[in-house]
Amino acid sequence: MNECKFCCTELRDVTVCKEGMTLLEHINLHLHCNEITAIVGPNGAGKTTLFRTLLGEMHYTGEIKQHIHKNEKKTHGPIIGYVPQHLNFDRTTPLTTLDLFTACMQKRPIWAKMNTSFREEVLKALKEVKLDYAIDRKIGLLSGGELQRVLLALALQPKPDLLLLDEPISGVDVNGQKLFYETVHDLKSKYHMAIVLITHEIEALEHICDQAVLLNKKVLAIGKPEEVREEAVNQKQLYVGGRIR
Ligand SMILES: Nc1ncnc2c1ncn2[C@@H]1O[C@H](COP(=O)(O)OP(=O)(O)OP(=O)(O)O)[C@@H](O)[C@H]1O
Repeated sequence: MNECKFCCTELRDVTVCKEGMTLLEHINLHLHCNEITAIVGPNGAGKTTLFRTLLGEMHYTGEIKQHIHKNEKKTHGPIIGYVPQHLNFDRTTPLTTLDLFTACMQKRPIWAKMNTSFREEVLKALKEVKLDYAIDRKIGLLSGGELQRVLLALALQPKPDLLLLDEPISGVDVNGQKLFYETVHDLKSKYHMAIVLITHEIEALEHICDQAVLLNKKVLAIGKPEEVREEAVNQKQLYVGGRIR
């Protein structure tokens, strides 16, 4: 595979096997900086496995190359941000959004007195996802969409080179989905990061995605989102409205 100028992460012939089963087979993929890539495919296609592989949680053969561009003087490897499908927690917890940031970002107990600059830092992070009003709200009282935006704000600390979103707004109402993806779209242009999202709703996201990948253990199609959707429908590989179309 050729080197590519704006490639952030490159998978070369990546294969993942677990318990005698092949979960991913010969994956070749470029994830570009300043682009949003949608991963689509039926249930059990290996989409989450692909993310877990990128996160270093799965053993694989082949190569995953993280490119650092010449003008970036980095002394560390690429930073990966991750937003899961949902967060499982006790909804009656008294924890606030600020407490959650404190627990995740500060190396001290959340009951210890924090300095005011940390609160300012969290406010800034929440502003980026249009959620600064929720800094002192209990996380159990946040709506599904708000909670996902809190997780997005956390995934941006520190700013990642690669941002992975695993069906981050499934079960969120239409307005919440719109707001989430508008924010993601803004982040792409602002920070030049490579964003990869898993979705079963490619039709609704085509306008913000630069490329789409149809996955079912192998890469079955790759290209413009509308072309990949068409291919997915032809190959009966895509769920539309809860059924294969
Ligand atoms: N650690 C593991 N050990 C064994 N099998 C696994 C493991 N992780 C995933 N699998 C299997 O790999 C296949 C792909 O799973 P994966 O969760 O990646 O699919 P997916 O495309 O994300 O599915 P969905 O759309 O339903 O979320 C499934 O058959 C799953 O049971």
